[in-house]
Amino acid sequence: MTAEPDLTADLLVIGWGKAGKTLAGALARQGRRVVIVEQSSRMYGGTCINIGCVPSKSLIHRAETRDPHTGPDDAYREAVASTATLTGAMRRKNFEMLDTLDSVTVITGQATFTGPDTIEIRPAAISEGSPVSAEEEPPADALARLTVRAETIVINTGARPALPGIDGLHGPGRSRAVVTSTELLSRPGRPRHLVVLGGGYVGVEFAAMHAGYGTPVTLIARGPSILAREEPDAVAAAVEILTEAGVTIVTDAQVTSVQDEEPDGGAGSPDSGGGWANVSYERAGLIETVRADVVLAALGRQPDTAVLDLSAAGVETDARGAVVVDDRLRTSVPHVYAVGDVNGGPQFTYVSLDDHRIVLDQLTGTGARSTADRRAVPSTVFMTPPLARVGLTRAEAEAAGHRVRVATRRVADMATVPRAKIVGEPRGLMIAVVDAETDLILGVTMLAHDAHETINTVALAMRHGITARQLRDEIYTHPSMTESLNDLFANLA
Ligand SMILES: Cc1cc2nc3c(=O)[nH]c(=O)nc-3n(C[C@H](O)[C@H](O)[C@H](O)COP(=O)(O)OP(=O)(O)OC[C@H]3O[C@@H](n4cnc5c(N)ncnc54)[C@H](O)[C@@H]3O)c2cc1C
Ligand SMILES: NC(=O)c1ccc[n+]([C@@H]2O[C@H](COP(=O)([O-])OP(=O)(O)OC[C@H]3O[C@@H](n4cnc5c(N)ncnc54)[C@H](O)[C@@H]3O)[C@@H](O)[C@H]2O)c1
Repeated sequence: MTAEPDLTADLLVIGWGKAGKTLAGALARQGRRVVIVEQSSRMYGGTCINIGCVPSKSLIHRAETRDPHTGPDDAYREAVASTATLTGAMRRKNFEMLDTLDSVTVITGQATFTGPDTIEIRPAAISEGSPVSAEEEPPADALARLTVRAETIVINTGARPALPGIDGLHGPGRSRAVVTSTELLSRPGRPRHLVVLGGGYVGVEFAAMHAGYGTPVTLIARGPSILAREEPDAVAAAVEILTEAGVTIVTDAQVTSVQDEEPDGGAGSPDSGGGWANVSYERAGLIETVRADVVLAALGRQPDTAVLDLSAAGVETDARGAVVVDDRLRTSVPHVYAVGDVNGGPQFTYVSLDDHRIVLDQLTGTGARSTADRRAVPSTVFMTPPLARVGLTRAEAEAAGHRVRVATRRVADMATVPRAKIVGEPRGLMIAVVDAETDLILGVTMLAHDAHETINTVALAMRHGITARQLRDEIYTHPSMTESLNDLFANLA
């Protein structure tokens, strides 16, 4: 006979991600009994507001607008402090939004499945890459366990930084200079020389951010370019901008090791890290070394399923540890769903939010909504200026069999778009790829001031079948960056 659980619920959400918290609030407001479990009191609200989008964009914004009379160390320290105030307020608000609802029970602890509809919650164990901090390590006598049974379970545990098998990145031999984005965001000290491993979103954003505070940065990418999936011309322009800002970009380089210079710590730099390290990489058959006091591992994020013991519930995972889901986000166990980064889909907050719409529709609607409904989902790399894209690159469109018309425009040449000059950011370029037969927009890339906003107009047009000619001839406010669509779509060749 199975023991009675301590708590029962209609909905159990594991992890305070974007999808799960939104779903928890929506169902609780309909009177359903909801339990939400979050492993860390520092993570109410999830990755985005605590250790992801919000703090990183706050530090980038503060770098862009920093007072030139404030020294870089002070500017950085103040930016980290005001960012912590901002995220602290958001975390409290997130906690209250659920905790004040009568039918929600918030539990702080780490969830592990004990069966298909039951979990056990324990004080969180600290492990490499986990956002749980040492201050939260449970005292030995605090190992009380709580059990919960629920009709519907939603796994929303997110992802954690991947630390591949490079010497010095993890385990007992981990260099003291190595940090994840989570650790770097909370350190008040500005690095003296930052080495970034990885040329994806986190790598480029953190390189741009730290260069913005005057820190010399070296970014090491294993491929022939950074941001490998973006339009090559836009990447070339981005590389030029990053290089001018003080980022040295090394491509085609395989990092072989990160080793502390002084095994016992050395002098290091004030509160930025634990001493100097040598980062070695192989490039064109030669081993080269670069010295850094902080080494950011930005090598992707892997679904966080390790402690869930999904096998106890019969929930299947793939080779990357992602929970396998269908297009309604159902796992291999019918009443268990997986939403957000943990299901192996695109790792964006707005995709997690859309995951919530699909599950909500399963639980309270018609069940028709699915991931197949997603079209023209845009994305932005928040460098300065931002690089945003929606849809296909030219190469992808041609590979998919489209005959294309393409416009490539430098922002500086767009005489009818004075906004960029007004704000003093005339750098960048825009590329539009259009189907020559239908005039439908296949993709747009914008490296430009406010590109993260303007791209949403293009995405909306693509989703609703608005053609390139229509966007070209629309009325936009002046002076705005959206006006660039008049110019861009008038230059298709
Ligand atoms: C530095 C950085 C910058 C980013 N910037 C952007 C951006 O600008 N725009 C954007 O759209 N996306 C950005 N992202 C990605 C975005 O943050 C994620 O895609 C998004 O937060 C994923 O949310 P989620 O719903 O999967 O869950 P998360 O928000 O990751 O929440 C998962 C929660 O589960 C908890 N948890 C894990 N295991 C357990 C367990 N066993 N028991 C209980 N709780 C558990 C975790 O502590 C965490 O709070 C960024 C990511 C990073 C790292
Ligand atoms: N602005 C945003 O929307 C935003 C910002 C930050 C992060 N994110 C999300 O978070 C995710 C994770 O970001 P990320 O930058 O860590 O991952 P990423 O997948 O964007 O980039 C990882 C980089 O590391 C490289 N890499 C991976 N394994 C390697 C290895 N063994 N050796 C050398 N290089 C290796 C890859 O080639 C790639 O360049 C992103 O994919 C994105 O979805 C979004």
